[in-house]
Amino acid sequence: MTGGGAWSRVAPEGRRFLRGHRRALGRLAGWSLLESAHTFLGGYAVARALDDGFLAGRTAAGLGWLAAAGAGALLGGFALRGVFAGLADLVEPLRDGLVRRAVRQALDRAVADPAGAGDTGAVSRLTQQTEMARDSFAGLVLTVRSFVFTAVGAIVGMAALAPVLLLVVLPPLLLGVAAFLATLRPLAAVQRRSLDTDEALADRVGTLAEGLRDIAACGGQAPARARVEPLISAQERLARTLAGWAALRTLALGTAGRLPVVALLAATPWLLGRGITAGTLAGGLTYLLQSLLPALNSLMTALGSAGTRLLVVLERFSAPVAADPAGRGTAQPVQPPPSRSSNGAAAELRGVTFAYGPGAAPVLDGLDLVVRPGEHLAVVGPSGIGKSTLTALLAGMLSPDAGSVLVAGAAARREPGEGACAPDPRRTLLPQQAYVFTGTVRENLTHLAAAPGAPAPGDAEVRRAVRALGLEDLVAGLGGLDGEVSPRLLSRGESQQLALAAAYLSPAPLLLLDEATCHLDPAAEERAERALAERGGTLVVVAHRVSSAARADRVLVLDGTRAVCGTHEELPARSPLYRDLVGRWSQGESAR
Ligand SMILES: Nc1ncnc2c1ncn2[C@@H]1O[C@H](COP(=O)(O)OP(=O)(O)OP(=O)(O)O)[C@@H](O)[C@H]1O
Repeated sequence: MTGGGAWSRVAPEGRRFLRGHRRALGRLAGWSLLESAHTFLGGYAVARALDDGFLAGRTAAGLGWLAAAGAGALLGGFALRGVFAGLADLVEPLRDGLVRRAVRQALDRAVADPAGAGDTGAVSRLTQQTEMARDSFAGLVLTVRSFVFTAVGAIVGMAALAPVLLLVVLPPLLLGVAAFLATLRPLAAVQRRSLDTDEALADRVGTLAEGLRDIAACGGQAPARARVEPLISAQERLARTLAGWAALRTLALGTAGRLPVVALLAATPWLLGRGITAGTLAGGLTYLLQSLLPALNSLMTALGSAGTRLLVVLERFSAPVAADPAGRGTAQPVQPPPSRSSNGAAAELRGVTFAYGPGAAPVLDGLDLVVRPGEHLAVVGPSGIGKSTLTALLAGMLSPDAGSVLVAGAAARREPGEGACAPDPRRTLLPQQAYVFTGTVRENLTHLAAAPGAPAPGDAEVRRAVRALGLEDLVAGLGGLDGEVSPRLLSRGESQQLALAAAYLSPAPLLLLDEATCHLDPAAEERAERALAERGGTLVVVAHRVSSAARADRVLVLDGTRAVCGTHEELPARSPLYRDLVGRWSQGESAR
């Protein structure tokens, strides 16, 4: 999402809010007009005090004009008191509205995803973010209003003294302001991404912290680190970009704030030659130094900090309910390398029995299976039969109670002391919930390729993966390989497609897909599976459609604790369950 996108989402609601509070705005404008009068008097009185008073030898008249300027300052103070009183009528309704919105969003999310972890951002929106919005909005109203009415007073004053002053002062002033305004949107976009990353990081660290004991006990430090490191580097990169834009903004501020004064001083001989008096020059300088430039400085500071912050926070309140608010999906990072010799099979289960707990019935019982190198194996079976358990055993996340699980000839699960923390390039597991993170498209596609010793895939290779999976439009829509990915703005299918492309680029010879294509339509699923099968290496797919099983070289049917393995063609004769599945699928196909 760009700053422009955020602006177009927030602007209509902002206009509606301001239209609904016309009276409060009118009151503020009324008080602010007094500030214009104060500004006007400031420069004008100085000019008159010099020209008609002190320089003309009429000291009393000069003092009189200065007293008028002093009275103007009192008027300004009085006006400010009224402004603050009126400000609350505008700011408090905004805060109340945001609190109502935050509660509604949290309820919507809870209804949309009752099984999910809830809306983890709601507390932040209800407390910190509403207060941020209120303070930023109040600061912004104060400074924008002050700048507008001060500028009116100063410009009218200069025009009244000598219009030629405007010719000298306005061009550098407008140039600086325009340069400053041009930095606002990109700055807002970066700040938004930074906030996104910050929230995702907090969420991810929070999730990991809950399981710290288990992570340490299972030797899962490396995968845990791999889940947070991309976010930390993304945050680092965003901080650098933010600093770059801030430097540009400072340059613009310098141009708008200092150049008009320099221009006026440099043009003094020319102005004096055109009959401009010393008093008029002093008046012009007073407008610049005492009114316009301080107001401009406050405006730019407020727009650059409070303005972009306000835009970012408001955009969060107007965001639709995200399917996966925190991008909580996980891909298991690759595990440590094999240390024993291979027996030729890509993966093998020998008499594997596994139960979740000592008293529980086994999910797998004496299962034998050999997955050949380069084979495409589909695993099917009813819900809860043990398909994910099988992939978790192959991924080394679980240990069998009896028998052994081998990947590339070595135990799938390495024990502590076997380099538990080192990455294992043998396999990559893609679960149903796709892992995408705030970062560039390139980072999302290549993070599984970061195994030690494996060269990072170049852009040509990444583009080949994008083409192989048919993701050209998705990647183009995200802004190309350098485009930023916001997990919450992706559909589940799009997240899965990015995760599949990452798996495609992973150097692991064994890919385990546990319903990793379930949010894709059949055509996209077919394209992804074919691409992954043709990528080389071995592919084990937990299939949720028979069409997916039909594409595989062999199909493993899990049925109770029995398992039958064969080709799609021969299985109906051997497995009643598979016959049923194929029968129902064929009926569905012919009904189309
Ligand atoms: N962490 C766990 N603790 C206890 N039981 C579990 C755990 N994970 C899975 N089970 C149980 O083990 C059995 C097999 O689960 P598994 O997730 O492997 O099935 P599945 O075939 O992948 O199901 P689905 O198709 O619905 O994803 C189920 O009865 C499930 O309830």
